[in-house]
Amino acid sequence: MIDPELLRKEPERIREAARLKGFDPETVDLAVTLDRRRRELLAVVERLRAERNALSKRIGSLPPEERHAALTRATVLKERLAQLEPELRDVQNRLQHLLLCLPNPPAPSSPVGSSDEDNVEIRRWGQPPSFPFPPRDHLELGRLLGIIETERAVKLAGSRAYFLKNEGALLEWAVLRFAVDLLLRRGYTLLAPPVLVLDEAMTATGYFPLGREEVYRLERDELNLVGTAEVPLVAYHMDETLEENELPRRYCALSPCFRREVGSAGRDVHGLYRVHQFFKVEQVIICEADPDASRRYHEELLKNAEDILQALELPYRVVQACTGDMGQGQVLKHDVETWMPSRGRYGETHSCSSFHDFQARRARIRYRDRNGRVRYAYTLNNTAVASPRILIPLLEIHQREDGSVRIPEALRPYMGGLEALVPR
Ligand SMILES: Nc1ncnc2c1ncn2[C@@H]1O[C@H](COS(=O)(=O)NC(=O)[C@@H](N)CO)[C@@H](O)[C@H]1O
Repeated sequence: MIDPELLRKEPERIREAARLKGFDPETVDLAVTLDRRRRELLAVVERLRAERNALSKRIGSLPPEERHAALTRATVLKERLAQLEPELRDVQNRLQHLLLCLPNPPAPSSPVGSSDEDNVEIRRWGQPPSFPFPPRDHLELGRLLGIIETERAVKLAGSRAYFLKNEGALLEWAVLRFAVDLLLRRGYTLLAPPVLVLDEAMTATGYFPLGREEVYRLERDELNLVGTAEVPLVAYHMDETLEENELPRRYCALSPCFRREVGSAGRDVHGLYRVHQFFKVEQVIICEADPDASRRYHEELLKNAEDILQALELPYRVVQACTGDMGQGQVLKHDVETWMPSRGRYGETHSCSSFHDFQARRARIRYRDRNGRVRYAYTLNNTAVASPRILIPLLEIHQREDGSVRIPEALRPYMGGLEALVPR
């Protein structure tokens, strides 16, 4: 959530953020109007309450000839408050909902644009392979190797469903465990999180109210399946005040992720690129409210992802997200895109985001700084690895003419020493 003080003092900055991120600037004007109305109403209500309280204290000791007038005034005050207090509550509720919907201003370094076409390439690593034979896509390889099935999955689970089989499942677990082990070596605390969470956790992280459409919600139970472990990892410290010397907190989690993908209906329906249920190793950092420190942690999260891709020997590039592709709360966002031969281009496999205090204000995550001042923390997150999407480059790039797939050195210890997947 943006800082209500910022809306009050510099509404133009929030209007600019709305224009840059493709949000409706009207909502900013409405929030400014509601905030002004709230302050007016609050001033009147507080004055009337003060008078009513003072009067009720005095009324007992008033001489009889003054009592009637006092009682009349008390009745007037009661009626005015009975009229104004519900209006104040209504204005406060409408303002609170609007504040949850306003966009966070992007870092000035963010390229201005409206879609991922306007993202800007920062760096590349590795050389996309040129095959001396007609390369197969991951579904053909999956069928040949007996490790991916979709027909039976769709039969029992509907669109975008899949089975991994035998070494296919083992390869997914190997990649996920490799990522977790790298983060453990780098001092991240591993959590195995709840993925069925309350609305409050979704709101605390910014996935509600605006992202509600993408979420599988169990209405009867008022619980939500998370689309990412970012939600339980950030909400872990919801409503807590940490000490500055406890920061930064570094968390990672391997979790299932569930997404309705209504925004992408009809896109990427072939293959494993966009599915409703997948696994991801997530990394989250909660740090002090310092933009320079936040930028350093952003680079750390990116490096973790790049080190994983380099160990898997997968060529990739890093792009900086443009303002229209960043999302409501992000101040800074980089995507890592890995070469996908069957698509003939790089495909997003990681997304690294800095929020400054946007999430911490919603989640009420604070810390006491060295001067004893209590402030909202900053939060950041990045993908470490997500499967089955990562299996697309992993299978397609390391394939050989006979349909076998070389297993990168880094994964062999997790595959019982297996050096390649071979057609059954
Ligand atoms: N529908 C999907 N199917 C398969 N993989 C997905 C899907 N949605 C996201 N992913 C994978 O998960 C990664 C992170 O998703 S994200 O929405 O971009 N970002 C997050 O979830 C952040 N919490 C950082 O992980 C994506 O880069 C992609 O690799």
